[in-house]
Amino acid sequence: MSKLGVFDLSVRYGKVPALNEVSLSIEEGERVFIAGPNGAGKSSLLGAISGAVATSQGRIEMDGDILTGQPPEAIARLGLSMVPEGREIFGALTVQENLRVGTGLRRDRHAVQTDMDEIYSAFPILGERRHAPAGALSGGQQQMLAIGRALMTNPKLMMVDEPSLGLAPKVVDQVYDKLIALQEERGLTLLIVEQSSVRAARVGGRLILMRGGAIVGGGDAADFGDQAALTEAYFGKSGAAEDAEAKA
Ligand SMILES: Nc1ncnc2c1ncn2[C@@H]1O[C@H](COP(=O)(O)OP(=O)(O)OP(=O)(O)O)[C@@H](O)[C@H]1O
Repeated sequence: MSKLGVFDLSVRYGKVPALNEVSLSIEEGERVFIAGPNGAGKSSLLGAISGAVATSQGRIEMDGDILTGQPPEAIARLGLSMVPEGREIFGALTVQENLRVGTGLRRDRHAVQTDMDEIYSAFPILGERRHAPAGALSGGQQQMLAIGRALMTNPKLMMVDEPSLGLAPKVVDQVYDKLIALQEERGLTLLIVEQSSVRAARVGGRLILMRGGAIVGGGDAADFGDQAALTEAYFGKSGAAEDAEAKA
C-alpha cells in the first residue's frame, strides 16, 4: 500500500510563499508527473513530503501515517524515498559506498548485501563499476545510481525530482525505461517532477500542473503532449497569446 494524501499544504521560506494550500491524492501504484515553470513550487512540494522542507500549514499522510513534522529518516522508514534534483551523488565515494549511504546506519549487513545485489541485477552497469568512484560515471549512470540508492530503503513510494536534468534525450529514455520496469516489478508508486510535459506524455501517467505555488490543472499526461497544450494549461488561451507576445 502506498496511498499518499496531501491536504492544504503550505510552505514558506521566510516571507517568500512557495506553496499555497496544495491538496492532492495519489493512489497505490500510480505514476504521477508534476510539471510547471521554474519557481512553481514543485521541488518544495517534494521536499515537504520527504520531510526535508518545513511546512507552515497542512497535513501529509501515507497509508494512514501522518508524515507532517516527522524527520526525513522516519519518513524514509515508513516507505517513502526521494531521488533529489541534481542527484546528489558523492563523487569521491565508490558506487557501492553511495548505495550503502542509502541504507542509513541501522540495517543488518546481510539485508544490505541482498538489497545491493538486487540493485546490481536491475542496473548491471552499477555492478560492473561498483568499486569505481561515482564521480567517474556518466550523467545517466549517476542518475541510475541515485535511483538505486533511493531503492535501498525498499520504498513503497518513490519521488524523483527532474530525472531528465542535463541528460541527452536518448539517456532520458533509458532512465525512464528503468523507472517503468522497476515500477512494474516492485509495484512502486511514482511521483516525478518533470519539466517536459512532452516527455510525461510519452511515458504516460497522470499529470499535475503547478504554477505560483498552486495546482492549476492536470489530467491524463497524454493530453499534454505538445507545448501548445501545456502553455494553454498554464496560462489559458488568451494568456498563451500574451506569453507568445511577451517572448517576441
Ligand atoms: N531555500 C529557499 N529559500 C528561499 N526561497 C526559496 C528556496 N527554495 C525555493 N525558494 C522559492 O520558492 C519558490 C518555489 O521554488 P521551488 O524550487 O519549489 O520551485 P520549482 O517549481 O521546483 O522550480 P525549479 O523548476 O526551478 O526547481 C520560488 O519562488 C523559489 O525562489
